[in-house]
Amino acid sequence: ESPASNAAAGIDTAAIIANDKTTREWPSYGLNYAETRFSRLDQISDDNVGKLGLAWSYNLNSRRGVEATPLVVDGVMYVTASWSVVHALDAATGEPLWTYDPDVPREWGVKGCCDVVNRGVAIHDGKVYVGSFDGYLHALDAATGERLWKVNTLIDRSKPYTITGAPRVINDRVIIGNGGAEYGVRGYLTAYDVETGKQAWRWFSVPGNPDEPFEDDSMKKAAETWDPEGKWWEEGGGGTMWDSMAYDPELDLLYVGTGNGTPWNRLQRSPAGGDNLYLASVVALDPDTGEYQWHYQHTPGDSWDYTSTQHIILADLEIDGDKRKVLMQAPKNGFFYVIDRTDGEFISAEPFVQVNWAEGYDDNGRPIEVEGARSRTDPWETIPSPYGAHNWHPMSFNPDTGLVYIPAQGVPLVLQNNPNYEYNNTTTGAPNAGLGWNTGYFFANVAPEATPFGTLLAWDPVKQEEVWRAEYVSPWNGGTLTTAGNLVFQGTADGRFLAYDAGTGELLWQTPVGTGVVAAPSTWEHDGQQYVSVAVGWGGVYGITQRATEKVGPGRVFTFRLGGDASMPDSMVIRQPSDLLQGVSYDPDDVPAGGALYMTNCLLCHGVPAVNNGGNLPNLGYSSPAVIRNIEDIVFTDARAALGMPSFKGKLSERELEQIVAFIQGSADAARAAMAEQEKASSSGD
Ligand SMILES: O=C(O)c1cc(C(=O)O)c2c(n1)C(=O)C(=O)c1cc(C(=O)O)[nH]c1-2
Ligand SMILES: [Ca+2]
Repeated sequence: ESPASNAAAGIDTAAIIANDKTTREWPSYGLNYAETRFSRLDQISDDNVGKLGLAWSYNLNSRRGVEATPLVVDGVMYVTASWSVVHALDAATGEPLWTYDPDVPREWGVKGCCDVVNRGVAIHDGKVYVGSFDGYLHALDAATGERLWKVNTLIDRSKPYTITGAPRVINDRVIIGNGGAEYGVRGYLTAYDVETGKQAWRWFSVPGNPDEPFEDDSMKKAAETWDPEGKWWEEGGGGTMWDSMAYDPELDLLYVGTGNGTPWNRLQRSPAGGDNLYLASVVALDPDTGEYQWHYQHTPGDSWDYTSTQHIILADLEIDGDKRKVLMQAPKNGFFYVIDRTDGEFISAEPFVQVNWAEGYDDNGRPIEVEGARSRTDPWETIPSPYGAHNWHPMSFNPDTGLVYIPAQGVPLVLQNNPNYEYNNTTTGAPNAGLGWNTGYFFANVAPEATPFGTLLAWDPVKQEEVWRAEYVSPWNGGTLTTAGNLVFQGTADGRFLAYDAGTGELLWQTPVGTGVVAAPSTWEHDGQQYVSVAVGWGGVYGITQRATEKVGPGRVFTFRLGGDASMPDSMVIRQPSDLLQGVSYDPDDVPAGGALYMTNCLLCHGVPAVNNGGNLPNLGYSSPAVIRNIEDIVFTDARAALGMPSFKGKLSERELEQIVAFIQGSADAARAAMAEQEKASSSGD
């Protein structure tokens, strides 16, 4: 009998709540409804973690980002890879049980801002739910992987909506949001009946067409905080709920984090200003009806892509002598928030990294903005950048240490108001505008002052201060897991998987895993044995264009246990300086114009040629000369459609492509010259 045959039959809301007493299973994205990612399992501990070894690895056949947390129930693991493919495995052995491929049309790839990723499934009563990148919610038979039903969650399939987040199940509803606010959509969250897929409710996060009635009172209230001209409606306004949710069964409140405005630049989106509710907020809804209950807005009038879709954790903390039911969040904007989850009352907010857009928060929970932090005509560096001081990579909270473990980062970027901004126009020099990105900013060609960093922060949410940290070589490290064994687990951009002492931050164990890690680990128990699993596969918005590893493997799941002795699979070297493009003739005078066109059409997928190391999409500065010889075929036909590459026929002229090629070869030549210079300097130095 297949271990999957009866799998997941007993999983429902009561079971997820009951499991939290033992945490033997990992039945939902954040482990429990409070999304703590704190496991009570302690067989693997700070005493013995040095004996952790590989139990098995499994090849996900995935070359793009893997962001899923592996769920495990009844000895079966359910994990997703890029393009929303679901894999069910025997959790103890890694043997495949079934695979479900929703067959996302590869043309949909270009509708996503941030890689064709998926963060995992939800499980309920013998069913597995996955949201596919092209906007469907699929219900699968947990035993066989057969599809039971599929519903279209999108209100308009011509718009650039995508799904990357994991659904959550509360009672008899399965809930899913979507993304798309970089291009221009109106964000909403929808609940479906777990059995039939029939829609139960939908809540929009921003007001809609001003010529039509409001969907509910929350939209009426929100509309007062947007420019009365209704200009935002051209693009949808944004506010997409593409990742975080949490649920408090006692209060019966569903919490959801909302995204940035479209376009990013408020000057262009809502010229009269305003808070633009409910962008960049946490919102409490009635999970049964979807009715709005309250909100707290972290970034009023967001103008920096400061989403609040980042991980939400619920905990009961003692603050100033009182036990408070709190909600904790570390959104992109760089502040750590503690709010009262019963009514949204602000308790505290402190920066967990350097920030330059706000000095802090007043007692009413409003940011004190720094003069000049918004939409300037001259280039200015906003810290954090739109990559966020913390992105979707899940954090975790350990009640034993009282600490939150945050994958924090800095990815410097210089912005500049785009005065020529118009919805859907292709302003040359505006990032990926040729593909429909509409941020309302240029990425200015000015070197940022800040340096990139990636840091694991252990944060005390009561004192609102750092307790310990671990520094990494690069931003964009994995989500975290913490356990009653006094451990914190995290994978890194440079392809390692690590365990720390949760109290002190001492590094206790590490292993290479062949490629960069962005996903968060999970831990679970089977036949008396504790396992730790992590899905690896470099990608996401930062990982499309750059990486911190020299070797890569395909996306994989690694599962560890004490005494595990399986052997590590091989990975391969991707690229050396000698692979830099050479021999393409070009006119150096074409380089500047080519650079602007490159920015408009190529940058956000292919990175800066020869400067970024290349991510999970090719860096064109390392193209082979044959690719450049065939470049008209690649750019003006559907030759690469199966990989998600769109045709630029009608968007670029042959002359413009020639200028882009000049920029690519010019950049490779410049990089080669710089390396030679460096070598000369270092050899004459000794
Ligand atoms: O505005 C949106 O709708 C939206 C969606 C997504 C997504 O669905 O992945 C991301 C973002 N924004 C975003 O701003 C961002 O930094 C980001 C990173 C990632 C990722 O998976 O690495 N997704 C997203
Ligand atoms: Ca966004």
